[in-house]
Amino acid sequence: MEIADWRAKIDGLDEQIVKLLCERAAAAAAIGELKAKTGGNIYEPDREQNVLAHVQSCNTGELPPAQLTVIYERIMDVMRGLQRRA
Ligand SMILES: O=C(O)C(=O)C[C@]1(C(=O)O)C=C[C@@H](O)C=C1
Repeated sequence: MEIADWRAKIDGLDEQIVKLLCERAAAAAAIGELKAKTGGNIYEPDREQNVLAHVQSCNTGELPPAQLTVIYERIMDVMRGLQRRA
């Protein structure tokens, strides 16, 4: 494949990634609303460690583990921000 073909593939993958990130954000927002009602903490470090372990178990090997952790730490940071704004 040429660069243009790989870029078209990346565009298609990005469409799926953004759709899934939006679904994840909606789930995190729903959790945030429940926490607001029950007085739960937005930041749950134990759960975040479980999420990080789970995504490592899904890694098929193309992403270095440390980089996958960086990506997910950032995602969860954004999710916490959404929960604080709700
Ligand atoms: O599971 C939760 O309690 C959430 O609020 C979701 C989530 C996440 O994005 O996965 C976000 C913030 C918490 O610190 C832990 C996990």
